[in-house]
Amino acid sequence: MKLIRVENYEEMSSSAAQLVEQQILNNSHSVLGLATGSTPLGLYEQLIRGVSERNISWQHVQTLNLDEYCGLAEDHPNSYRHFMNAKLFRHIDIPLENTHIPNGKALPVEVECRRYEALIDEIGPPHLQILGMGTNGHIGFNEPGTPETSLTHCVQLETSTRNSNARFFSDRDEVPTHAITMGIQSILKSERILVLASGKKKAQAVKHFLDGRVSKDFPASFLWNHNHVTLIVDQDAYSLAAAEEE
Ligand SMILES: N[C@@H]1[C@@H](O)[C@H](O)[C@@H](COP(=O)(O)O)O[C@@H]1O
Repeated sequence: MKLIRVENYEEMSSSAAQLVEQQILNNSHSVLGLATGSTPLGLYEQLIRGVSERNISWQHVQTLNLDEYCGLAEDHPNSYRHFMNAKLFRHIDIPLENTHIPNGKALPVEVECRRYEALIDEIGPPHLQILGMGTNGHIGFNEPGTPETSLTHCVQLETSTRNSNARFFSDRDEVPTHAITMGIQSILKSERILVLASGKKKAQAVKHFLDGRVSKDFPASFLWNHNHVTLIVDQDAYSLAAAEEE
Protein backbone atom coordinates (compact mmCIF):
# COMPACT_ATOMS: atom_id res chain seq x y z
CA MET A 1 0.00 0.00 0.00
CA LYS A 2 1.26 3.40 -0.95
CA LEU A 3 0.42 6.26 1.41
CA ILE A 4 0.37 9.83 0.13
CA ARG A 5 -0.02 12.48 2.82
CA VAL A 6 -1.19 15.94 1.78
CA GLU A 7 -2.18 19.14 3.61
CA ASN A 8 -5.86 19.45 2.90
CA TYR A 9 -8.89 18.55 0.80
CA GLU A 10 -7.77 20.66 -2.20
CA GLU A 11 -4.38 18.93 -2.35
CA MET A 12 -5.99 15.51 -1.98
CA SER A 13 -8.30 16.33 -4.88
CA SER A 14 -5.55 17.59 -7.18
CA SER A 15 -3.20 14.66 -6.42
CA ALA A 16 -6.03 12.27 -7.18
CA ALA A 17 -6.88 14.16 -10.39
CA GLN A 18 -3.27 13.87 -11.55
CA LEU A 19 -3.37 10.09 -11.14
CA VAL A 20 -6.70 9.79 -12.97
CA GLU A 21 -5.57 12.04 -15.83
CA GLN A 22 -2.30 10.13 -16.14
CA GLN A 23 -4.32 6.93 -16.49
CA ILE A 24 -6.40 8.48 -19.30
CA LEU A 25 -3.30 9.86 -21.03
CA ASN A 26 -1.67 6.41 -20.88
CA ASN A 27 -4.75 4.72 -22.30
CA SER A 28 -7.49 6.77 -23.94
CA HIS A 29 -9.81 3.72 -23.68
CA SER A 30 -9.39 3.47 -19.89
CA VAL A 31 -12.10 2.00 -17.70
CA LEU A 32 -12.50 3.98 -14.48
CA GLY A 33 -14.34 2.88 -11.36
CA LEU A 34 -16.09 5.88 -9.79
CA ALA A 35 -17.54 6.67 -6.38
CA THR A 36 -20.09 9.08 -4.97
CA GLY A 37 -20.27 10.84 -1.60
CA SER A 38 -18.72 14.19 -0.74
CA THR A 39 -15.10 12.96 -0.79
CA PRO A 40 -14.59 12.79 -4.60
CA LEU A 41 -16.40 16.08 -5.35
CA GLY A 42 -13.17 18.11 -5.43
CA LEU A 43 -11.56 15.46 -7.63
CA TYR A 44 -14.48 15.71 -10.06
CA GLU A 45 -14.15 19.51 -10.16
CA GLN A 46 -10.47 19.13 -11.03
CA LEU A 47 -11.26 16.56 -13.73
CA ILE A 48 -13.81 18.92 -15.29
CA ARG A 49 -11.13 21.62 -15.42
CA GLY A 50 -8.72 19.11 -16.93
CA VAL A 51 -10.87 18.89 -20.06
CA SER A 52 -10.49 22.59 -20.92
CA GLU A 53 -7.18 23.36 -19.21
CA ARG A 54 -5.19 20.22 -19.95
CA ASN A 55 -6.96 18.88 -23.06
CA ILE A 56 -7.94 15.60 -21.42
CA SER A 57 -10.42 13.73 -23.59
CA TRP A 58 -12.99 11.33 -22.11
CA GLN A 59 -14.37 10.40 -25.55
CA HIS A 60 -13.32 6.74 -25.27
CA VAL A 61 -13.27 6.34 -21.49
CA GLN A 62 -15.79 3.99 -19.88
CA THR A 63 -16.91 4.34 -16.27
CA LEU A 64 -18.40 1.89 -13.78
CA ASN A 65 -19.89 3.30 -10.60
CA LEU A 66 -19.77 1.42 -7.34
CA ASP A 67 -23.32 1.64 -6.14
CA GLU A 68 -26.87 2.97 -6.36
CA TYR A 69 -29.80 3.30 -3.98
CA CYS A 70 -32.64 0.84 -4.49
CA GLY A 71 -35.98 2.34 -5.39
CA LEU A 72 -34.73 5.69 -6.75
CA ALA A 73 -35.31 6.44 -10.42
CA GLU A 74 -32.39 7.76 -12.48
CA ASP A 75 -33.80 11.28 -12.45
CA HIS A 76 -34.43 11.34 -8.67
CA PRO A 77 -32.30 14.18 -7.25
CA ASN A 78 -30.71 11.79 -4.72
CA SER A 79 -29.96 8.93 -7.08
CA TYR A 80 -26.28 8.34 -7.71
CA ARG A 81 -26.98 8.50 -11.46
CA HIS A 82 -28.30 12.02 -10.97
CA PHE A 83 -25.27 12.87 -8.79
CA MET A 84 -22.76 11.61 -11.36
CA ASN A 85 -24.48 13.36 -14.27
CA ALA A 86 -24.63 16.63 -12.34
CA LYS A 87 -21.17 16.54 -10.77
CA LEU A 88 -19.10 15.09 -13.61
CA PHE A 89 -20.56 13.50 -16.73
CA ARG A 90 -22.53 16.51 -17.95
CA HIS A 91 -19.38 18.66 -17.83
CA ILE A 92 -16.94 16.43 -19.69
CA ASP A 93 -16.94 14.95 -23.18
CA ILE A 94 -17.83 11.40 -22.17
CA PRO A 95 -20.69 9.80 -24.15
CA LEU A 96 -23.40 8.99 -21.57
CA GLU A 97 -23.67 5.45 -22.94
CA ASN A 98 -20.09 4.89 -21.74
CA THR A 99 -21.14 5.56 -18.14
CA HIS A 100 -22.49 2.64 -16.12
CA ILE A 101 -24.30 2.67 -12.78
CA PRO A 102 -26.50 -0.08 -11.30
CA ASN A 103 -30.19 0.54 -12.00
CA GLY A 104 -31.87 1.06 -8.62
CA LYS A 105 -35.33 0.54 -10.07
CA ALA A 106 -34.67 -2.75 -11.86
CA LEU A 107 -36.56 -5.78 -10.59
CA PRO A 108 -35.87 -8.42 -9.56
CA VAL A 109 -32.85 -6.83 -7.93
CA GLU A 110 -30.83 -10.09 -8.03
CA VAL A 111 -31.04 -10.09 -11.83
CA GLU A 112 -29.79 -6.49 -11.94
CA CYS A 113 -26.89 -7.43 -9.64
CA ARG A 114 -25.90 -10.32 -11.93
CA ARG A 115 -26.20 -8.07 -15.02
CA TYR A 116 -23.91 -5.49 -13.41
CA GLU A 117 -21.28 -8.00 -12.33
CA ALA A 118 -21.25 -9.43 -15.88
CA LEU A 119 -20.79 -5.88 -17.20
CA ILE A 120 -17.79 -5.35 -14.90
CA ASP A 121 -16.22 -8.49 -16.39
CA GLU A 122 -17.18 -7.52 -19.94
CA ILE A 123 -15.98 -3.92 -20.17
CA GLY A 124 -13.77 -3.89 -17.07
CA PRO A 125 -12.49 -4.52 -14.61
CA PRO A 126 -11.45 -0.89 -14.02
CA HIS A 127 -7.87 0.10 -14.68
CA LEU A 128 -8.28 2.49 -11.76
CA GLN A 129 -10.96 2.37 -9.07
CA ILE A 130 -11.67 5.47 -6.93
CA LEU A 131 -12.94 4.80 -3.41
CA GLY A 132 -14.11 6.84 -0.46
CA MET A 133 -14.37 5.26 2.96
CA GLY A 134 -17.42 5.25 5.23
CA THR A 135 -16.82 6.17 8.87
CA ASN A 136 -17.54 2.50 9.71
CA GLY A 137 -15.00 1.33 7.11
CA HIS A 138 -17.52 0.62 4.38
CA ILE A 139 -16.42 0.80 0.76
CA GLY A 140 -19.12 1.23 -1.85
CA PHE A 141 -22.03 0.13 0.32
CA ASN A 142 -20.25 -2.94 1.66
CA GLU A 143 -21.10 -2.68 5.32
CA PRO A 144 -19.19 -4.40 8.14
CA GLY A 145 -19.76 -8.15 7.97
CA THR A 146 -19.60 -8.33 4.16
CA PRO A 147 -17.47 -11.29 3.05
CA GLU A 148 -14.41 -10.76 0.86
CA THR A 149 -15.91 -13.06 -1.78
CA SER A 150 -18.95 -10.83 -2.32
CA LEU A 151 -19.91 -9.81 -5.86
CA THR A 152 -22.45 -7.12 -6.81
CA HIS A 153 -25.35 -7.54 -4.40
CA CYS A 154 -28.23 -5.81 -2.66
CA VAL A 155 -27.57 -4.62 0.90
CA GLN A 156 -29.59 -3.34 3.78
CA LEU A 157 -27.96 -0.08 4.85
CA GLU A 158 -26.78 0.36 8.42
CA THR A 159 -28.45 3.01 10.55
CA SER A 160 -25.12 4.89 10.80
CA THR A 161 -24.81 4.97 6.99
CA ARG A 162 -28.41 6.15 6.57
CA ASN A 163 -27.80 8.82 9.20
CA SER A 164 -24.62 10.10 7.55
CA ASN A 165 -26.26 10.20 4.15
CA ALA A 166 -29.45 11.82 5.49
CA ARG A 167 -27.88 15.27 4.96
CA PHE A 168 -28.56 14.92 1.23
CA PHE A 169 -32.27 14.18 1.74
CA SER A 170 -35.02 16.53 2.99
CA ASP A 171 -36.13 13.95 5.57
CA ARG A 172 -34.20 11.10 7.19
CA ASP A 173 -37.08 8.70 6.45
CA GLU A 174 -36.56 9.34 2.74
CA VAL A 175 -33.09 7.73 2.80
CA PRO A 176 -33.54 4.37 1.07
CA THR A 177 -33.12 1.29 3.26
CA HIS A 178 -31.38 -0.77 0.56
CA ALA A 179 -28.76 -0.28 -2.13
CA ILE A 180 -27.04 -2.22 -4.89
CA THR A 181 -23.29 -2.25 -4.51
CA MET A 182 -20.31 -3.82 -6.20
CA GLY A 183 -19.03 -6.44 -3.75
CA ILE A 184 -15.58 -6.60 -2.17
CA GLN A 185 -14.49 -9.17 -4.74
CA SER A 186 -15.80 -6.98 -7.59
CA ILE A 187 -13.77 -4.04 -6.24
CA LEU A 188 -10.63 -6.12 -5.79
CA LYS A 189 -10.78 -7.12 -9.49
CA SER A 190 -9.59 -3.58 -10.40
CA GLU A 191 -6.00 -3.20 -11.57
CA ARG A 192 -5.28 -0.27 -9.26
CA ILE A 193 -7.28 1.25 -6.43
CA LEU A 194 -7.14 4.84 -5.20
CA VAL A 195 -8.66 5.51 -1.77
CA LEU A 196 -9.36 9.06 -0.65
CA ALA A 197 -9.94 10.26 2.90
CA SER A 198 -10.30 13.82 4.13
CA GLY A 199 -11.34 15.51 7.33
CA LYS A 200 -11.44 14.77 11.07
CA LYS A 201 -14.53 12.59 10.74
CA LYS A 202 -12.47 10.04 8.79
CA ALA A 203 -9.54 10.04 11.25
CA GLN A 204 -10.73 7.02 13.22
CA ALA A 205 -11.44 5.02 10.05
CA VAL A 206 -8.01 5.89 8.60
CA LYS A 207 -6.26 4.88 11.82
CA HIS A 208 -8.19 1.59 11.86
CA PHE A 209 -7.37 0.96 8.20
CA LEU A 210 -3.66 1.68 8.65
CA ASP A 211 -3.28 -0.79 11.50
CA GLY A 212 -3.33 -3.35 8.67
CA ARG A 213 -5.49 -6.01 10.34
CA VAL A 214 -7.77 -7.63 7.74
CA SER A 215 -11.25 -8.33 9.05
CA LYS A 216 -14.76 -8.35 7.66
CA ASP A 217 -15.75 -6.09 10.56
CA PHE A 218 -13.96 -3.30 8.67
CA PRO A 219 -14.53 -3.87 4.93
CA ALA A 220 -11.85 -1.41 3.75
CA SER A 221 -9.25 -3.67 5.40
CA PHE A 222 -9.72 -6.17 2.55
CA LEU A 223 -7.83 -3.67 0.39
CA TRP A 224 -4.69 -4.97 2.11
CA ASN A 225 -5.18 -8.11 -0.01
CA HIS A 226 -4.68 -6.06 -3.20
CA ASN A 227 -1.22 -5.26 -4.60
CA HIS A 228 -1.82 -1.80 -6.03
CA VAL A 229 -3.63 0.40 -3.53
CA THR A 230 -2.80 4.07 -3.00
CA LEU A 231 -4.31 5.97 -0.08
CA ILE A 232 -4.34 9.77 -0.23
CA VAL A 233 -5.07 11.34 3.16
CA ASP A 234 -5.09 14.91 4.31
CA GLN A 235 -3.74 16.07 7.65
CA ASP A 236 -7.05 15.91 9.50
CA ALA A 237 -7.85 12.40 8.28
CA TYR A 238 -4.35 11.27 9.25
CA SER A 239 -4.39 13.02 12.65
CA LEU A 240 -5.21 9.98 14.83
CA ALA A 241 -2.84 7.67 12.94
CA ALA A 242 -0.13 10.35 13.33
CA ALA A 243 -0.80 10.63 17.07
CA GLU A 244 -0.17 6.90 17.38
CA GLU A 245 3.19 7.23 15.58
CA GLU A 246 4.44 9.69 18.21
N1 LIG B 1 -21.91 4.78 -0.84
C1 LIG B 1 -21.09 5.90 -0.47
C2 LIG B 1 -19.66 5.46 -0.45
O1 LIG B 1 -19.26 5.02 -1.73
C3 LIG B 1 -18.85 6.64 0.03
O2 LIG B 1 -17.49 6.41 -0.18
C4 LIG B 1 -19.07 6.80 1.50
C5 LIG B 1 -18.38 8.01 2.11
O3 LIG B 1 -19.09 9.18 1.88
P1 LIG B 1 -18.44 10.60 2.04
O4 LIG B 1 -17.43 10.73 0.98
O5 LIG B 1 -19.57 11.59 1.85
O6 LIG B 1 -17.87 10.67 3.40
O7 LIG B 1 -20.42 6.77 1.81
C6 LIG B 1 -21.46 6.59 0.87
O8 LIG B 1 -22.37 5.89 1.62
